[in-house]
Amino acid sequence: MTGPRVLIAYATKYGTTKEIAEEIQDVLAENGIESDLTNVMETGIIDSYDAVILGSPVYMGKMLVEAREFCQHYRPYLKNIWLAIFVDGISCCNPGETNTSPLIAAIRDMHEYVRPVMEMGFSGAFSPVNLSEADAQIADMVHPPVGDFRDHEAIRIWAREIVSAISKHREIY
Ligand SMILES: Cc1cc2nc3c(=O)[nH]c(=O)nc-3n(C[C@H](O)[C@H](O)[C@H](O)COP(=O)(O)O)c2cc1C
Repeated sequence: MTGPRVLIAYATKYGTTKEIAEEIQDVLAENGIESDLTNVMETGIIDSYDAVILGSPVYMGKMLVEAREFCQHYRPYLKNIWLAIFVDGISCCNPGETNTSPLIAAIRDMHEYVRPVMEMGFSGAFSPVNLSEADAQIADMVHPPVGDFRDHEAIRIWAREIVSAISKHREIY
């Protein structure tokens, strides 16, 4: 019996989300589930996969455009594949602010196209260094909290929940 074929597809501007995706891949591997990791812009045919984990940062309240296009473009396949989506951002990282609902709302915007079995919002990271000009202008206006707010234990816990969910999803074997 072979294991499930799992794709982890991420969108990213500055690498934070890619690193979260890599952490999830590591936990899957530690639990015997191998996966392919790719940027959504380099994704080819996905109908050979049993499960897809999609990750995107949230910018201006939305998932990155290439992640949204991934959902739209692959909608016919994603309807039939076990799907989990995570997003990351810093709206939950101001002092005293832990509410991830605005992050999850960015996933819900995609429900017209896809209905993930699992959804998660993680705290992300923000640095004013090396921003694109457009992002720097926005950051100047909103003064986002600066730092790496990622909760690696939370990421690993969610990844283990994925392992458990995929393992229970017997049809994909
Ligand atoms: C211009 C700009 C807009 C952002 N908008 C949001 C937002 O609406 N909500 C949020 O939670 N985080 C927002 N962020 C923070 C990013 O989502 C966060 O830094 C994320 O972890 C970056 O991931 P990446 O490095 O993979 O692109 C914004 C950051 C920038 C620079």
